[in-house]
This record gives sequence, structure tokens and C-alpha cells, in this order.
Amino acid sequence: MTSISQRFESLRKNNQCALIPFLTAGDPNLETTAQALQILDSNGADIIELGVPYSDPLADGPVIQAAATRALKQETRLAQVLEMAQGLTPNLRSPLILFTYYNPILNLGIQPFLKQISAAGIKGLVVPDLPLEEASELLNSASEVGIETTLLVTPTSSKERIEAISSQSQGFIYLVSVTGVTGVRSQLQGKVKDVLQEIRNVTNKPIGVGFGISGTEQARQAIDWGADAVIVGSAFVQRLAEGTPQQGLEAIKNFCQELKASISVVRA
Ligand SMILES: O=P(O)(O)OC[C@@H](O)[C@@H](O)c1c[nH]c2ccccc12
Repeated sequence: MTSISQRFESLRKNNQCALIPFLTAGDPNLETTAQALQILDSNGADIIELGVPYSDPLADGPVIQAAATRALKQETRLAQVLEMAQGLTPNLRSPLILFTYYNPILNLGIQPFLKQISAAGIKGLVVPDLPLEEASELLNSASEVGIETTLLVTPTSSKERIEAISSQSQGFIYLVSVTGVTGVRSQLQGKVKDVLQEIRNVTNKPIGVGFGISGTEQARQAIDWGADAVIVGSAFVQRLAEGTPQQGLEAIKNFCQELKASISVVRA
């Protein structure tokens, strides 16, 4: 199974960038999530971020909060998400990143958590509220089972923090494009270009830009500014939730193809 780093290496060889969609597992139900993952995987996704619904998604905007609420109404728990993933990962081209808040990990215990997600074929981890000071135990234990933990840089991160995060982050570095919560914005802030350069100055690890990317224009903009990947969540979650599940699946298929096409043009 391809790792996150290996996927980035093969993309870089072909001067390509990664499209990383995010979906909330269990919204509207896990059967649809399984279909959605396969659709994204065969319509342009290079890596996929799978969110574990959580009752207090403090870093999420209204779209993903609503998705988490719908998924929790379906009694979506980590165990079912992993059971669904285990059935899929052997046949997915895209490595899966499990996206979860820190609490569910602490409740289960870091080692049992990692054992379960590794058995499900998960290759990456994003924990937005993991304090950098506490990250080393999770990072080290996860990498022992072949899971790369990606850390987040924000536009207000200091130079020292950018260096600390860049050196510890595995797989890639997640540059959050705006201060605030997830959710589509009208345009990417120019600051993203500067922070991209600051990260580039201290590491040659791939950099993914996320938050607020609503469509092909902003995705292209992030790539032209030097990003190696774009992470798109709310815009996919929104489309999947519109109409019937079948209509939602059709909408994310088309959106995934459009986004991949928009970032596939060789960098200007
Ligand atoms: O939804 P957006 O604005 O496209 O941003 C990606 C984001 O959804 C995904 O990476 C994510 C979902 N929840 C998060 C919480 C914190 C950081 C990142 C995330």
C-alpha cells in the first residue's frame, strides 16, 4: 500500500500536484461514504482525507459541523469507520488519511488507536487540536506502524513554529490558508503565498494548502503559488449533501474531475 510520502514522490516525478478531498465518514451514511471514496479515488483524487465525526468540531465551519451532526445521528463511531475503511483500502489507489480530533484518540489510548487504524490500512493522520508539545509520542508511535502524521501551519505561525512544525510533520505539511474555521471563502489570502515561501525556505517536504478552497480558480491559485497539494473539504461535503445520495455522488465525481484538471496543467 502506497504511503503518503511515496504518493507525493511519484507525483513530483511527473511534475504533478496532489488533489486531497476531505469527506466526513457516515454522512449521510457509511455505505454512501464507501461509494464516495471509490468515486473520488477513480476520478482524480491522489490522497483522501476521511473525517471521523466528532461532537465538538471546534475547528470546523458550518458545513462540516452539519455533516458531523448528520453522521453522529447515524451513530457513526470510529469502529464502524475503520471497518468500512478496512474493506476498501486494499483496492484504493489513494492512501487514506484519517482526520480526527485528539479526544477520541485519548479516550481509546494512543497505542490501541494506532493498532486499529493501521489494521484498517490507514496511511496518514491529521489531528488539528494535537498540541505540538504533545505531538512526539503520537508521531513516533504512528510512524512505527507506517502511519505518517501531518501537522498544520497557520498564517499566524511564527518563523520558529514553522521550523518546528516543518521538521516534525510527516508526509507533508498542511498549510491552513486562513485563520479561523473550515469553509469556502471567496478567495485565497495573499499571505498564503508568503507563508508557502517561508515553509519552502526551511524544508523540501511537500506542502498542502487547505481551508476555503471552493473551486478550480482557488485550487489553481494555490498551485501557482507553489503548493504541492490542495485539500478541499467543505466544497465536497456540501455537494455530497445536496439532493439524493446518488445525486450527491454524481456531483462529487464531476467536481473531483474538474479540480484535478485545474491543477494538472503544468505549473505556470
Ligand atoms: O473545508 P475546507 O475549507 O475546504 O478546508 C479543508 C478541511 O475541510 C479539512 O482539511 C478539515 C476538516 N476539518 C478540519 C479541521 C481543522 C483542519 C482541517 C480540517
